[in-house]
Amino acid sequence: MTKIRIAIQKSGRLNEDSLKILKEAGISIDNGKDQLKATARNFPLEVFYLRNGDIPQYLRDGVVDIAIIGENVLIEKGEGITISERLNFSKCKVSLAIPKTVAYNSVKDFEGKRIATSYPNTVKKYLKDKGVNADLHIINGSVEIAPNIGLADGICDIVSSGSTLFKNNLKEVEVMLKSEAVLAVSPKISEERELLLNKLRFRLQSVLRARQSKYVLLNAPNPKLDEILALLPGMRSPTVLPLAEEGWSSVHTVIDKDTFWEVIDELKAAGAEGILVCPIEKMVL
Ligand SMILES: Nc1ncnc2c1ncn2[C@@H]1O[C@H](COP(=O)(O)OP(=O)(O)OP(=O)(O)O)[C@@H](O)[C@H]1O
Ligand SMILES: O=P(O)(O)OC[C@H]1O[C@H](OP(=O)(O)OP(=O)(O)O)[C@H](O)[C@@H]1O
Ligand SMILES: [Mg+2]
Repeated sequence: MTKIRIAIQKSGRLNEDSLKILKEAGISIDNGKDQLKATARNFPLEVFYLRNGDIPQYLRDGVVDIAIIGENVLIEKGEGITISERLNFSKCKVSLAIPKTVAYNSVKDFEGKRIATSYPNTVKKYLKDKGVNADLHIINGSVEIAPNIGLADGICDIVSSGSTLFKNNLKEVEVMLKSEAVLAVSPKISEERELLLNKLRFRLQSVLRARQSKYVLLNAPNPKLDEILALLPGMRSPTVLPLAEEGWSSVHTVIDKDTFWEVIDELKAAGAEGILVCPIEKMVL
């Protein structure tokens, strides 16, 4: 039977969440630490554990069909590779930073300066678009140390909480791009494997939607029902059922997790009682 081949990061920031989302999509994979390849037990899928930075080349060559990878890596070296889903984890920025003590006006300040980075193509393009010429010093890790040891005037690297910059006495001065984990697709994927990709995407979308939502049940006094329903979105519209006690209804609906606390406050103010909030496992539209 044909299997779709997926690359995920062998170890590092993306590994755990990549396996987690596949698991939530109902795919069981043996996760032996030293394994480089594994076969899913209940989906026609083979998993290749690879370095994040090597994955674009494997996708381009068609050695793997799809991959979970940081969007920033695709921007750096992912020409010809398409993004099929944004996965809403491993969110970060790729930014330019300089020593805290150095004054900064604009990106023109990088003219003629040395910038240490693991993302040379991204920086080159960014600076070229701004008409700035700088010397790039390419290093593979611990980039933030470069200005402190006299290797560079500034850096371009990943920023998330900002604590690595802070610890190295640097400040972020330009955000070049924002990134998250994505499902990327090889330009060489076969039609047969594309059918498997569509099945997988359908499952991932259900998981992502569910992660973004909460199921809410509440009791509403009937005279307040219209006011309460007006506050609620829902997949189609909220479900309203009579309670055993006369004059009351039970209302069920789905709420976006980002607006959830505000809506709950409004519901309480409008007279809702006994509000239950439950996680949703899958959400199929
Ligand atoms: N601090 C961070 N916060 C959030 N996401 C991050 C952070 N650092 C990296 N990432 C994201 O996770 C991806 C993998 O980062 P990680 O540091 O684990 O691997 P790497 O060293 O870049 O790659 P390789 O697997 O080739 O060694 C990055 O490409 C980026 O998309
Ligand atoms: O803004 P922060 O939350 O501090 O995150 C940013 C840091 O995280 C990443 O490094 P990582 O810890 O993955 O180490 P690495 O350089 O060995 O990949 C990245 O290269 C930055 O150094
Ligand atoms: Mg890293």
